[in-house]
Amino acid sequence: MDLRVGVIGTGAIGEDHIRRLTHTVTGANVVALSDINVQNARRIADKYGAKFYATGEEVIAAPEVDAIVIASWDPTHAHYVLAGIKAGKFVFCEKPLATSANDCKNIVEAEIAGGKQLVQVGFMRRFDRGYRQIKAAIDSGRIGEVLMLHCMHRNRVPGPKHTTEMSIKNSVIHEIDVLRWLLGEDYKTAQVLLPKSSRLAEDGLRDPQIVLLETQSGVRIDVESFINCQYGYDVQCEVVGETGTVRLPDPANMEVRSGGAFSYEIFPDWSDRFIEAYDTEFREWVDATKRGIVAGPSAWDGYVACVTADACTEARETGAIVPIAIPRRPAFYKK
Ligand SMILES: NC(=O)C1=CN([C@@H]2O[C@H](COP(=O)(O)OP(=O)(O)OC[C@H]3O[C@@H](n4cnc5c(N)ncnc54)[C@H](O)[C@@H]3O)[C@@H](O)[C@H]2O)C=CC1
Ligand SMILES: O=C1[C@H](O)[C@H](O)[C@@H](O)[C@H](O)[C@H]1O
Repeated sequence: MDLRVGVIGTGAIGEDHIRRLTHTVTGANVVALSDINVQNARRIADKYGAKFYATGEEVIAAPEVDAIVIASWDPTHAHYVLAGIKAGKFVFCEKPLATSANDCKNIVEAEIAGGKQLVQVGFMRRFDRGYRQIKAAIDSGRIGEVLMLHCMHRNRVPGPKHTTEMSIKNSVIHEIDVLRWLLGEDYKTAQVLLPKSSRLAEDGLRDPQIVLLETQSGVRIDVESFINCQYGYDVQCEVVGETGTVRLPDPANMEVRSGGAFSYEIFPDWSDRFIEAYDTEFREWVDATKRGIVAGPSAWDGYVACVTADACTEARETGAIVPIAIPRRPAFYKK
């Protein structure tokens, strides 16, 4: 029996997920969708043979829907996740889980009260082949104890209405999650440095930013966030250990030799750069959901990421090195 999925938010990634659930991933199909952009949602409903509903709440309540994908704007996530939990349906929520640690905490408490894990968060870098290779190298001891990580997260241009705060809560939240997954430990402190801002930044936008994190065992991490780099979508990660280093491979892409020059194409955005990771993420989500379990990043992971992002925001605003108070993981969320 195919997993019958309802999608809330049919914008850029919402339609991309509908496409992959329809044409790439087996064992699922999109039966319902909703978006406040009604015209576009109806177009997509017709294109993929799904039923259009006027509200996300109706998608969640629809008897023909087994599981929900939330791909609407960040501030709407908590409301729909809580409604999905209340309806007893599995929920895939695009990152971030919510825009405040308190809303994430409410989701964790609701899931625990319901007695069953239902929520997975869209931290898709855990499903990327390159990051999984890095994790295998670390876990095997191939580079010794990890000492430092140097990361870059560059967007070619910012999304609409991008703010200084979103550079961390919406963008660097990927590194916050994937690095704690790579290292198997949480963070201890956060510091944020503000270099000279690009003259191309929107008025008032601080871009780039440098996030400095320290883990509980003393590993030091620097993450450059540059959301308006102009040249391409460029994500880098180097892990430095006692006896060696491991680096995220650049994705395979076209090499061009022309006019006496050689160039290597850089993807313009996340959709192509991580296409394989998204496909793996949804293949594994559909498989786990049909088995009645959450196997990917949990609501607890979403909560910890948001607590850490909040500390980074405080660090940027105060200039201080901010301690990160991560609560003890409830037994409900096994590692
Ligand atoms: N995992 C990843 O790498 C990525 C994750 N995302 C996340 O996916 C979400 C959507 O991002 P994009 O597709 O880039 O944005 P988008 O703006 O293209 O699409 C968002 C859609 O949500 C709709 N929407 C807003 N409020 C709504 C509501 N209350 N009910 C139903 N629909 C509503 C909008 O009309 C819009 O069509 C964001 O949370 C973003 O953080 C986005 C890009 C990559
Ligand atoms: O989730 C995403 C994308 O994956 C990009 O990496 C971010 O920079 C973007 O801001 C965010 O929406």
